[in-house]
Amino acid sequence: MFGGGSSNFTKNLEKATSQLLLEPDWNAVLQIVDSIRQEDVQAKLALQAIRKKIGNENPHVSMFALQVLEACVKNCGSSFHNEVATKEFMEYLKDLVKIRNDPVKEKILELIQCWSHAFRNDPHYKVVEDTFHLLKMEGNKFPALKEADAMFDAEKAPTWKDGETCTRCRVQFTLMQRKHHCRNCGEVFCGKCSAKSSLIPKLGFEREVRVCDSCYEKINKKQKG
Ligand SMILES: O=P(O)(O)O[C@@H]1[C@H](O)[C@H](OP(=O)(O)O)[C@@H](O)[C@H](O)[C@H]1O
Ligand SMILES: [Zn+2]
Ligand SMILES: [Zn+2]
Repeated sequence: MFGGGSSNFTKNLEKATSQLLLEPDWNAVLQIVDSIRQEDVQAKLALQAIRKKIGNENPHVSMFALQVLEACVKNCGSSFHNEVATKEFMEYLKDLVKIRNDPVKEKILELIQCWSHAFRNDPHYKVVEDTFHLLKMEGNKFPALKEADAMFDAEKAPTWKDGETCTRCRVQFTLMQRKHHCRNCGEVFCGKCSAKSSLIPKLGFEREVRVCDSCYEKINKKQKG
């Protein structure tokens, strides 16, 4: 099902959704996000594989898969949003809410509420908001919207830009001068201009990720201020 580079994706998805995990394997989750961003694997195929894991009857596997889904929606940009915000996938989640118990049911409701908020300005993804209202009308109880989720806004989910020179210092990328991406703005930088890392609450990772110097200032100044 998967070609070369994206067998990495499969390996990391197995790791990130292993029933032996006691807590999320954030490294594997980050690798999954990167492989979708770098288009090592198509968003469509990636979602199909994640969906299979969500459907696993072991609630641990299903929960870890939902956390992978959450990280991908928050970090993989519109190519992934286009696969999630479809009638077909929303129907699938709606049906799961009917047949699964907590915590899987609760997590799905939390995600649909979060995405309905995040996609509120984008008519493209109206099916998500419609699903949220339908589930509400069916009497489902939604958890309070988490502050980090409220900060997540689909338009700002950083879609990685590409380029042959550093966005900040304009140095040309070569074999020795590697290209890197800032997880917060999605711009491309040299190692020197993206040497810092930071937590980015809105992106849902519970570990520091590479950010460019100006995003580092923005994120940490805000938190200091
Ligand atoms: O090192 P390479 O084989 O060139 O691959 C680069 C790394 O994977 C970078 O990850 P990083 O941003 O976490 O460094 C990524 O941002 C670039 O797009 C890739 O080209
Ligand atoms: Zn630079
Ligand atoms: Zn940045």
